[in-house]
Amino acid sequence: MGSLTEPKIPVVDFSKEELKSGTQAWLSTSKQVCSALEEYGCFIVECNDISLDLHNKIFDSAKELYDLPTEVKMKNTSEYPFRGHVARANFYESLNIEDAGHLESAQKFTSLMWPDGNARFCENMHKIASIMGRLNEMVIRMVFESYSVEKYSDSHIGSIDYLLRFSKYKEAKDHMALPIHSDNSFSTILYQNHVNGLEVQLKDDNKWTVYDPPSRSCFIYFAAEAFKAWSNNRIRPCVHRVFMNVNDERYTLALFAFQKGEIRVPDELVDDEHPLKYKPFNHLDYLMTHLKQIYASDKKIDYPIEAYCGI
Ligand SMILES: O=C(O)CCC(=O)C(=O)O
Ligand SMILES: [Fe+2]
Repeated sequence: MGSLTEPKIPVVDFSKEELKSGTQAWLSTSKQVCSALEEYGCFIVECNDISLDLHNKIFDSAKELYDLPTEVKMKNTSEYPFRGHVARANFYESLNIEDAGHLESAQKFTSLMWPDGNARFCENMHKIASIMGRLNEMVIRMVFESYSVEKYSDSHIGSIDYLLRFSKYKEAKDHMALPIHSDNSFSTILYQNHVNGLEVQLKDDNKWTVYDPPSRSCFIYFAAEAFKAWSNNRIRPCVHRVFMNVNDERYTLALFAFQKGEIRVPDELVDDEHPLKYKPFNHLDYLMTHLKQIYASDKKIDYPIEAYCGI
């Protein structure tokens, strides 16, 4: 007989003071992280890095950004489709900041939006991006160590190209605001205001679980398509969507991690039980091919990594 309880998004506690590489806390947290990503493709990160005051400041800054005139927001452009400034059917808008790991990118974006300066915005944005980047890098180290391939952690982390996306979902009850997809990044970490809407698929059963963060100091971590390929299918990419259920404005910040250059399955992750499933691939080429397809078809489509470099 199957279980009557529905699966829940695992919650992993990153707030322990002794969470340092090599400690018992680190090892047990790594185990939880790895099994959550293998089984569900996502988990909730509970940390104590965000006070209520910082939470409010971040989303006040996000609102201030979206309240700028459209012609100002449109100055944020990109060579990639669906980056820069994106507005869809008057209910979804996003602003994307490339190379978001560096303070200079926050400064450049801020002076593009506010030529007279906005130090508060720049500081808040850089603070949250740094917290999210640090968490992502801890997760990468934990997973690489769990698979005994920690010798690749430093070069992997050194080649991450971060994209920070501010999204705004207008009040639109009972509305599919972002269609079903898994991300084309390696991993994504997301922070939201008080309005829920993100739903994840924890199993291949078409059931949806709402992401309802237990506190303001929580993030959700998604494994994405490139993580699945790197792990030779051990890690499950998280399928998700945004369905708006309330008449309130939803703001989110997502930090997408891409790899500059080539991704290849570590030799250590190939054996009789796990024959090689992916050719080495260039992550940014995969991304560009995917985005061009979406652009051409004018709707969000899935482009699983198998279609690009599967064996
Ligand atoms: O804003 C959200 O909750 C999800 C955003 C998302 O899935 C994306 O931008 O790929
Ligand atoms: Fe997504």
